Amino acid sequence: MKQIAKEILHQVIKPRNPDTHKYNYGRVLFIGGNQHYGGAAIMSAQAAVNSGAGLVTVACDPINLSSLHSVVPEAVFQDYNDQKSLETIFLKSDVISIGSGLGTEAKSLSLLKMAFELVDHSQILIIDGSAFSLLADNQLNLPPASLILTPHQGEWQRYSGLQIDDQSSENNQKVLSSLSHDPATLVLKKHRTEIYYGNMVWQNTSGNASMATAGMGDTLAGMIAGFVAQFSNHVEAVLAAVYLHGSIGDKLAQKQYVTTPSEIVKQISAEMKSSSI
Ligand SMILES: NC(=O)C1=CN([C@@H]2O[C@H](COP(=O)(O)OP(=O)(O)OC[C@H]3O[C@@H](n4cnc5c(N)ncnc54)[C@H](O)[C@@H]3O)[C@@H](O)[C@H]2O)[C@@H](O)CC1
Ligand SMILES: Nc1ncnc2c1ncn2[C@@H]1O[C@H](COP(=O)(O)OP(=O)(O)O)[C@@H](O)[C@H]1O
Ligand SMILES: [Mg+2]
Repeated sequence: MKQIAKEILHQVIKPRNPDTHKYNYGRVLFIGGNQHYGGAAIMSAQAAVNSGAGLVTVACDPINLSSLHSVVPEAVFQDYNDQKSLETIFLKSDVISIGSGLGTEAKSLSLLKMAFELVDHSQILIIDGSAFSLLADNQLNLPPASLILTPHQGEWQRYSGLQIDDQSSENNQKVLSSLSHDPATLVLKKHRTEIYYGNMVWQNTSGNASMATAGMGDTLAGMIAGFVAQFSNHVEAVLAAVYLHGSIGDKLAQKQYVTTPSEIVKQISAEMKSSSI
């Protein structure tokens, strides 16, 4: 298992070409944020915007509209009940992240099915949060796309059938390779998060217990979305996002006991700047 170190940030985050515009940095769509979990979609969107995604749209329950815009006015709102408009935005997106705050009701399942039907090879699909409960309870095959799965150990247990004590590298690799035709990236979140792709396994070296705060994973999903939307090697982009998320938490934890997602998000751009030099 390889250790992820700081160098990954310099490897991935490069100065921007001056002659570019927002559509060079990716269109990201989040599908999630039901009536209870609007905060999850908002935290993801905030993280993606601050990680540099060119255009971020959030498809969520309309109850979240004003809070979304008050926290992250850069994000475009889409009512997830308006299927026609959602499909149009979906087809234009480079990266779709589904599951953070999606919930497990009938609507959540129909959105997951829609995403699996519409997504194609040219798109990156991030699967997070509630999507794993839906996958565990319903017979759905993962679709042909560049897939990035971001479960915590409890969600992976539910979906993979592997008890946490049995989540060894070998077992995780075996299950992951059986889930999809093309190799998927697995970000198995825990104290020392592991990333799997094909026969490669990396272990994160950043992050700490001050980050054990609700919304921290929704924030990571947003950072991953922002990174894969703009940096071309998507596996390296995932490694960089995971490392940066933890290292910002480590810096903050030098001076505080608890780290919140909002504080992580505020530091992303400055940390990216110093890594790009
Ligand atoms: N403000 C919000 O809107 C928030 C919404 N959230 C959303 O809430 C939904 C449910 O997420 P939950 O994470 O509560 O999922 P679950 O309730 O499905 O999973 C939590 C269970 O997994 C177990 N577990 C085992 N290993 C774990 C690990 N390493 N990290 C965390 N739990 C572990 C826990 O003990 C617990 O029993 C998701 O869609 C998520 O995105 C959460 O992110 C919290 C914040
Ligand atoms: N003790 C810890 N050490 C390092 N990282 C942690 C710790 N606790 C939580 N994290 C990180 O916080 C995130 C939690 O993700 P998740 O459980 O999905 O949160 P949520 O669903 O509430 O947003 C993961 O990236 C995880 O690695
Ligand atoms: Mg989560």
